[in-house]
Amino acid sequence: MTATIEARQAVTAATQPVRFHQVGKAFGQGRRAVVALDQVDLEVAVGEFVCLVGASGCGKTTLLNLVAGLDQPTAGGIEINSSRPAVVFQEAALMPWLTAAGNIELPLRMAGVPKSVRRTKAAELLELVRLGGLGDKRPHELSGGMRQRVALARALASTTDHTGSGAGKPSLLLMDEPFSALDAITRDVLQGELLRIWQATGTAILFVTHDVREAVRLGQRVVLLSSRPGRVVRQWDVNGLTGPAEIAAVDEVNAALRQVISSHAA
Ligand SMILES: Nc1ncnc2c1ncn2[C@@H]1O[C@H](COP(=O)(O)OP(=O)(O)OP(=O)(O)O)[C@@H](O)[C@H]1O
Repeated sequence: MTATIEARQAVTAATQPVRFHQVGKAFGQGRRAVVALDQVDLEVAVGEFVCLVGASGCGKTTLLNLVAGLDQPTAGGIEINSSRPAVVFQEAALMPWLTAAGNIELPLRMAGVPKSVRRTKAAELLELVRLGGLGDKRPHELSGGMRQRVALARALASTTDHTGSGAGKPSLLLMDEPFSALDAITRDVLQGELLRIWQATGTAILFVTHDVREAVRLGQRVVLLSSRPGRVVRQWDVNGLTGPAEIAAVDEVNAALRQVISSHAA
């Protein structure tokens, strides 16, 4: 049986790449305001893999955008203690005129990393995502799964320590349904690859998905958001579950998700 985390003991805040305190986010003002998030308390520990699930429109992407600094909360506060968080989206969003290696090097170039270091780093990351030897391919020459591998390598390049202000801080990857546009077999392969890469790099990951099975397979912890406005309603420790325990966890989280959706619809 899975353990529901009622009150998660905070490690010291300084060790957490991201920490939300009563975060709220509203779009617009007055009666027409859309409250996307309300009183969200959430933290991710160094190297932790956290999956976020919830009904469509409950604010998952909004939450990631706040962590990424793409938007600002309208209530509460967010502490970020990581090197620059990097986002992997559903679509790889690569620069079509750059090669795979060039795309991976881009954040390093923007961080002022010298050319020879960039080259070496890009080659290492290409090996890590099992695209060694394909660095000179352009995005249109790669499959959807390969493009997502490049996007993952680029995100790792972006969030890894460099000479800039993020040096020495823990890394944080934000992933917004990164595999949902892929076919089932490719998705399964990339889930396994992501686990391998997570273990190899020790980066913390905050991963948004609609797929509870994916969340339980990948995450150490699954966090359920309520329907809009999104709040953390329940969390499960799913670390290392396999076999019947994993299946039971999927059923339990799915039942809670269905409850959240139906209570909102009522
Ligand atoms: N820029 C914006 N302006 C106005 N409303 C917005 C904006 N961005 C998001 N919203 C609203 O905030 C709510 C949360 O959106 P968000 O995209 O974060 O949900 P989500 O959980 O990621 O959805 P999905 O699972 O369908 O991708 C939605 O009602 C959405 O319409």
